[in-house]
Amino acid sequence: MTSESEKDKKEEAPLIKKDKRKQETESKIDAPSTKEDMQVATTNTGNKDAKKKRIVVVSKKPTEYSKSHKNTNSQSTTTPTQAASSSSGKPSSPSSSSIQSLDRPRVHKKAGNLAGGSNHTTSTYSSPTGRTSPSYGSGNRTTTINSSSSYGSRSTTTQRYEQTSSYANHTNSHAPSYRSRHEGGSDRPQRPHSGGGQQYPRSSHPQGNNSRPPYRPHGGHNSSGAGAGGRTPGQKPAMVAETIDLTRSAGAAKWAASRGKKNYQGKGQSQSDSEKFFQQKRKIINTTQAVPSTIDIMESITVSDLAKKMNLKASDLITKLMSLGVMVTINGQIDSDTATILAEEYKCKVNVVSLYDETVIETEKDNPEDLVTRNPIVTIMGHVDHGKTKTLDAIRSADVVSREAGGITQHIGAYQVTLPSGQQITFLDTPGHEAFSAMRERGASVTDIVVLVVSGVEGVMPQTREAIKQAKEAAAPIIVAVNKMDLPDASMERIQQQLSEFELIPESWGGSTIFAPISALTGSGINELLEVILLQAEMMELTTNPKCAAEGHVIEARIDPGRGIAATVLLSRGTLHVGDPFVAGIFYGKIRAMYNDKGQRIKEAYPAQPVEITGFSEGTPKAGDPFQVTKDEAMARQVASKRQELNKLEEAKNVKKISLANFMENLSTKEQKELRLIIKGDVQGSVEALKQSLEKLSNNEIRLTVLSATAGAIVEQDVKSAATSDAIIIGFHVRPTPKAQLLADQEKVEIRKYNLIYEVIEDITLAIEGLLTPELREQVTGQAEIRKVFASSKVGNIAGCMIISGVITRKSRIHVIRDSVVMGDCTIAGLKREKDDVKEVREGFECGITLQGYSDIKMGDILEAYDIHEIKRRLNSSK
Ligand SMILES: Nc1nc2c(ncn2[C@@H]2O[C@H](COP(=O)(O)OP(=O)(O)OP(=O)(O)O)[C@@H](O)[C@H]2O)c(=O)[nH]1
Repeated sequence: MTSESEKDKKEEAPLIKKDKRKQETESKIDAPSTKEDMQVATTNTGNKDAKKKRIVVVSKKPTEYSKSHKNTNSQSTTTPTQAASSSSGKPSSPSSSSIQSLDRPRVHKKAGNLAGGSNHTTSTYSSPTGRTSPSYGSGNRTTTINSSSSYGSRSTTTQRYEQTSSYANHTNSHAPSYRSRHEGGSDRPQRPHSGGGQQYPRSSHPQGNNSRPPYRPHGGHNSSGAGAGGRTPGQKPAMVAETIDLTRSAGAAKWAASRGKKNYQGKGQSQSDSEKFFQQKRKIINTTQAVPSTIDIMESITVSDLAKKMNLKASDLITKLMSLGVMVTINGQIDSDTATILAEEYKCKVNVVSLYDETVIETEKDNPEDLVTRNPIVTIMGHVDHGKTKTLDAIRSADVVSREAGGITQHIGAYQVTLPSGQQITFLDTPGHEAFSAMRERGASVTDIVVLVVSGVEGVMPQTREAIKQAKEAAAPIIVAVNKMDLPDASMERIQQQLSEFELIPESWGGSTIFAPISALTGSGINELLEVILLQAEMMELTTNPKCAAEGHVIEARIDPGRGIAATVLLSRGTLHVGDPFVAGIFYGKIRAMYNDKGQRIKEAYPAQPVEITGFSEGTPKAGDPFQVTKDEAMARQVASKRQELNKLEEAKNVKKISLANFMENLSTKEQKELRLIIKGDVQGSVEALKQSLEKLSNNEIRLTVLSATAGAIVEQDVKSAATSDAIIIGFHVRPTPKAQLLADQEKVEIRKYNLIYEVIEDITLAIEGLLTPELREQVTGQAEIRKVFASSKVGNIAGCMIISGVITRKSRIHVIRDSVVMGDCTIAGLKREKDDVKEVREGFECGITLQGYSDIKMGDILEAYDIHEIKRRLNSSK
């Protein structure tokens, strides 16, 4: 203990002796932070004050969350030695707190995922299969822009310590043990002990030598240097220590009062000492609400909540944010990155805590001996009308099992085809890009192989290119099915030529892409197509572990009138049983019943076997949501509730980062109009597709916001949401419940019902066009030539005109044209024929015209009459 005290003493002594100026300088220098957390590059311009610091945040991967979280804590427990070394010129991570120190207001680049996350890769949900899904993208990380960290806290603490010591010598107040724990340096001035305890002699000098031994009820470690950042979980932050200071000062005042001024001064204290004491006390009171050195926040926080956490005024934070180029109101949300930078200005470190960990279900590792070959999963893509649906139909009729079962095929979003050889292929039954990208958006790379259907007549079209791009992004191999080969104009070679530009080189040309000529109409080439799919799958060596807990993805979800919520699930591994508890996206349940793609009830489902499940306890999951079986139902419930919580946070976040630049831009341009929609449909897949199609209608002037897009009937809650957010409800293949309709009538909420997707798009397009500001066009109605100008003292110059074309009316606007140049633009003040006021004068007649507020007219000028017409704008011309 003694040696430890001495060590502490040695370490702390130089710090305490530093003069205030030096301390201030030091307080800007932080202890080195964990390297992985951040890198700080310092550019020394030569001028100490002009030292600029560049802070580069290096994000953590999700899996590193727990580790990094721990690191943050341990990092804060920088020992005084480390802290001192950083100040003594050793390479450190100086992180300035001053605004000037920031080269640019923000240092994070956004990854642009659903989570609205930053470049932290952790803001994507990483499913246990290793695929990422942004659904619960709250992020899983600790952002450590090393702000005040240990050293900054330390010097602040030291400063406070000295202030305290000067009055502590005059007081007989109680010495709180908490403070002792935090400031237990051997240089510490003497301090009265708690009532009845040992009374230390008072020293006349604030920092005078005193023989009092260090007060360390909890062992020798001096944690003052670590500040709050060094506290272990559960310990009170530095802010609390400051509060204790106040207690001490109150105690000091009491003590002074009880002793009386005379008595107080009687110990050789001067009046100025007394003033000094009260000044000290004031200072301490001022620091009572000190900014804590560490705060914990979630992914986003309102300015007012952040201000509360930091013991600051929200208005101060708003001002500071403005100086950083972020415009936000008191109740506005800022994300954790912005909060981190902001807090750094006050030497406060931000720990981003996340619910994320609690939303992850650990998965079992595969034993290599458990791995077995699995069926390939295939998606059909291609341009409109190139025959995707027809191809799927032709494939389905090639299924021997369906044929045996009398051709009954349940529509469940995916189906399995069994070939005469007994081999099976799973097809996703939602051809096209929307389903594919909806799943990809949630990180579900469900497809092993993409079959690209290209019409042998039409060739490569825009959606062909889009499909190639999407397949490549998903790293799925492409098999080209050249369709409509029954038509005379179809040419395989032309298609191969066109596709070779996209690096899809046929095998016959030395490439690796399989081209299969088919006719979905006649069925020719379909069996061969299936064979090459199997060949491709064989090359891919697709394996799975059927022995572990089941996991996979939701392909489609819907409300079944008889069975409630039903979801089609495609397992990637494990075996699913009736009665298994599960989590699908943000919802949980217990498998009540399972059906295969033929509509037959089954008790078990295997990887790559599409299966429809029921037994959801609450909401409907979305296409692409991860599906996982859990240990028990309680765990499923808990994970689902955490995910919902996280989801709500994400939704509530709605972080609007308005930079000064775009704020000004918004001021100078017309405000963007917004059309809000709530979409309800029978099947989640079509609802998603509709959402995506509608959102694409947004343009610079009008934003189309889909507030929610879910499967199920239109219920009262939908109407309430629409009423509060001023939205229109779109019902696609679904109708409102009687109660919902009643409420909609009361609340004047519009519910539009549709059965065809193009009708929805057409209607919404028209609605958007109605919101577009009409274009104003001038239309010339007539021209008059000025033959003579009459000066009138009453009305100014009168133009004696001949109407040379069209008609001029009293309400016409006039361009005054001289030598083909428009000299003026005005209205008509008077129009006369002879001496009579008239409403209009037609071609070939003379008239007198006086112009409103305009008299610069000459003989030979042309007065061009025109009207302004509002032209309704079409959506495609408004982009
Ligand atoms: N002659 C001929 N016509 C075909 C063939 N395959 C499809 N068609 C026709 O092409 C048209 C479009 O076929 P679909 O299967 O609906 O095309 P799709 O790509 O699914 O179209 P979308 O669903 O609108 O994207 C239909 O009239 C089909 O009958 C084919 O092999 N030969």
